[in-house]
Amino acid sequence: MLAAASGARAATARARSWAAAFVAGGLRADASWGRSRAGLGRWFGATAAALADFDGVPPGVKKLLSEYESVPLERTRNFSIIAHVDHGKSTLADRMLELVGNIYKPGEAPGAAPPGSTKAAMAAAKAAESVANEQVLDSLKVERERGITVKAQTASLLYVPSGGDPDKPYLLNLIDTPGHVDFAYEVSRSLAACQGALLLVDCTQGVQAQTVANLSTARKSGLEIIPALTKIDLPNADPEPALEQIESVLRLPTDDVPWTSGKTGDGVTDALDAVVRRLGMPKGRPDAPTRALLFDSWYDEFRGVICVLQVVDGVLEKGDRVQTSHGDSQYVISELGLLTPGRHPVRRILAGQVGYVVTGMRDPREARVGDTVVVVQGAGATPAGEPPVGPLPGFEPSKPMVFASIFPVDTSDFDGLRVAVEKLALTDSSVTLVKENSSSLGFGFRCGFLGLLHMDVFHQRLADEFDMPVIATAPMVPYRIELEAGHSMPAGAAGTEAATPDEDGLITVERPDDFPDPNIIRRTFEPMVKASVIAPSEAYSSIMSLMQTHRGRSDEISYLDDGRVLMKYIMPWQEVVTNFFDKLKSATAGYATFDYEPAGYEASNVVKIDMLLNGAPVDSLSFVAHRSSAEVQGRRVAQRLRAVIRRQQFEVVIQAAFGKKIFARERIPPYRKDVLSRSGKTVGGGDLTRKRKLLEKQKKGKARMRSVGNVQLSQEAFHAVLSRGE
Ligand SMILES: Nc1nc2c(ncn2[C@@H]2O[C@H](COP(=O)(O)OP(=O)(O)OP(=O)(O)O)[C@@H](O)[C@H]2O)c(=O)[nH]1
Repeated sequence: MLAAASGARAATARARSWAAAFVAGGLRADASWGRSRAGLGRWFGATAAALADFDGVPPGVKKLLSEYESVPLERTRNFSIIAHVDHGKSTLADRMLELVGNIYKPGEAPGAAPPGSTKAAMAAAKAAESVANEQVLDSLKVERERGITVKAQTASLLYVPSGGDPDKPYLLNLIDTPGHVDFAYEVSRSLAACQGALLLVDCTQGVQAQTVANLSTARKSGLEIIPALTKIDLPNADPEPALEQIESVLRLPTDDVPWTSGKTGDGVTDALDAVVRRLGMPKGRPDAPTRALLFDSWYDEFRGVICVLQVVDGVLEKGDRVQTSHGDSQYVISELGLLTPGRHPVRRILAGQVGYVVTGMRDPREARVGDTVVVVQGAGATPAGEPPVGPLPGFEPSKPMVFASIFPVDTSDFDGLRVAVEKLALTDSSVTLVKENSSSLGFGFRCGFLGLLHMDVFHQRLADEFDMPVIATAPMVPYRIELEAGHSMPAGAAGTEAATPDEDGLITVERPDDFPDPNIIRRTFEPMVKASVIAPSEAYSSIMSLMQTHRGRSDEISYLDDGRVLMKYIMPWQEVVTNFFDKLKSATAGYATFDYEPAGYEASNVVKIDMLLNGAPVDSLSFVAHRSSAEVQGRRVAQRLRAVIRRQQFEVVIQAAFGKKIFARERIPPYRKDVLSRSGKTVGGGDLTRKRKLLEKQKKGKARMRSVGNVQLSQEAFHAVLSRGE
C-alpha cells in the first residue's frame, strides 16, 4: 500500500513546524513592533496570551481525548468518504475536522494576524496557518504535488448533531479514501472498517465513471450509502442534473441529499448529521474477547510498523500481548492512540473505535491488511479454558496489475538502489520486488504495481525521497501461459514463483524476456478489464472506434439524461496500459472519465517482439503485443528509437524481430563529435582549463544515459516502447 511518511506522522511534523513557524512569526513581527499600527499591539497582546496556553493540541482533539471513552457504541459511527477523483473528498474532510476543532480554521489559529497588521506579521501568520490547514488529509508530498490522495487516512472526531445534547456527542471515525482507480484496493480496505459511506458527486460534473465503480465496491461491502453533492459554491454548479443522475444512474433516493461546499463549509453539518442519523452503530461486543480488524499500516523509521485497527469486540490496552490470526509472532503494545489525523496516545481503544497501535514490529509484511489482531495476554484475552476466538472475515490481498523493471542510472549504484527500493517498499506493501539481472542493463528490480499511477508515484518517490533517478522499462501486464506437454520454463526467468505453474498448470510471465519460445507455448491468456467510460454523447462514435482499435468488446451502453453516454467495454488490460487514457482524453476533448475493474483472463494470440541494436537483442526494449498489431508496433518502436537515440561515433542499426524474422530496420548514421573543436577548429593547445571543462561537461551528460552494448540509451528509449500503441 502506498503509505509512506504516513499521514499521521506528516501531520505531527506539520503540527510541529506550525508551532515553529508561529513562534518564528512572532519574533519576526516583534522586530517591527515600533513600526506597527495601533491594532497590531493588541494583536501581539492576544498572541502572547494564546502562546502561553498553546500546547500544540487543538481544542477539538483535547475534547476527544478526554471524552472518547465515555461515548457508548450506540453513539459511534465509522464512515468513509468516496467519490470520483477530484470531487472534493479531502477538502470536505478537512472542513469537517475544522468544524469540530481538530484543526484550526483559517484566521483562528493562535497568533493569526488581524487585518491591517504589518506585512511581516501577516506573512508569518499566513505561513503558520497554511501549515496548519492546507489539505490536512493529503499529506504525502506526491499527494500535494499531484493533488490526489494515494493513501487512505483516518481521523476520529467528536460531533454533536444539530439539535443534539451537547453532553452526548457522537464519536465519528472518518476514513478519507483515494479517488484514483489505481488505489481502488485502498478504498475497499477502508470500507471494510465502516458501516456507511458518503458518496460525493461534484455538482459541476455530475456522476462520473468512478462514482459508479466506487458505489459498486461500497454496495458489495454491504454499506449504507449517503449521496451528497459537493462544490455547490461554484458559479457553474448545477445540482438538479446531478441529483437526477444520482437517482437514475446510481439508483439512490434523493430525498435526503446534503448539498455541501468544501470551500465555504456550507452543508458540512448536514453531511455529518446524515452520517449520525442514517448509519448504524458498529456491530461489536464490548465484553467479548478482543478482535480487531487491521485495515491499514505504515512504516515509521523510528517506531517500526504502525497499524491502524478497528476494535470490533472487546478492548485493546497499552501493555497487551497481541498476535495476528495469520501470524505466529506475538507483540507487546508499547503505544496505542487515536488519529485526529495526528497521533495521540491514549490508554485504551474500545469496541467500535478506531486507532493506531505501535508494537515494535519491524517487518511490514507481518501486518497483513485484513488480518485480525487478538489479545493473548491482557484485559481482552480469551478467558482460560475457552477456545480461542476465530478471525474476522478478512479480505483478499492486492495483486500487482503491471510490472516494470528499474535499474540504477549508474551501474555501480545498484546497492544504493537496493537500499532505496527496500525502504520505500516498507512503506508501500502493495509493491512487489524481485531482483533481476538484465542482459542489457545489469542488476535491477522487477517491480509489480497496482496500476500506472501507482508506478509513477513509486518512481517519483524514489527521486523525491531517496534522490535515486532510475531507468524504468515499459510496463507489462502479467500473462498466463500453458506450455506444451513435457516443457517447463527455461532457467533464468525472473522470480522463481513466476516460473512455477499454478494450480491450473499455468505459468505467469511478468517480463517480456521471460516469454518462452513460441514453439513450446500451447496457449496464452491475457488479463482483461471491464472498462466504463462516461463521455458526451457526441463522442460516442470516436470512443467506439478507439475501443475497436484497442480490441474492446461492447458490453453495455446507456444514455444519461444530461447528454452523456455510459459505455461499458470488456478489453485487454495491456491495451489500457499503453497510453489508452491519453488517447481517450484527446478523442473526447478531455471530457471522458474512465474506470475499470479486473475481468479475469481470456485466451489470446500474443507474441513477443524483440528489439535489436546492432544485431544484438536488447531484453529491456522487447515487448509483448497482440499478433494482429505486433509488427506495426515493432515498426513504430524502431522509428521512435531512431528519433531518440543520439548519433554515435559509429552506425547504429535498430531492428524489430518476431522469432527469427526481422520485419523492421532503421539506421542511425555515424557522427563524430569532437567536443574539443569549435566550428572545426580545435581549442587552442594552451587552453587546458577550458578543455577540461568541456570534457567534464560531456561526462556529466553521459551520466544520465546507460550503455547497452556500445550504444548509449536514455530513458526516452524506454518511453518509445511504452507509447508503441499510438
Ligand atoms: N470551489 C470549490 N472547490 C472545491 C470544493 N471541494 C474541493 N474543491 C477543489 O477541488 C479540487 C479537488 O479537491 P480534493 O478535495 O483534493 O478532491 P479529492 O476528491 O480528495 O481528490 P482525490 O483524493 O485525488 O480523489 C481541489 O482543487 C479543491 O480545492 C468545493 O466545495 N468548492
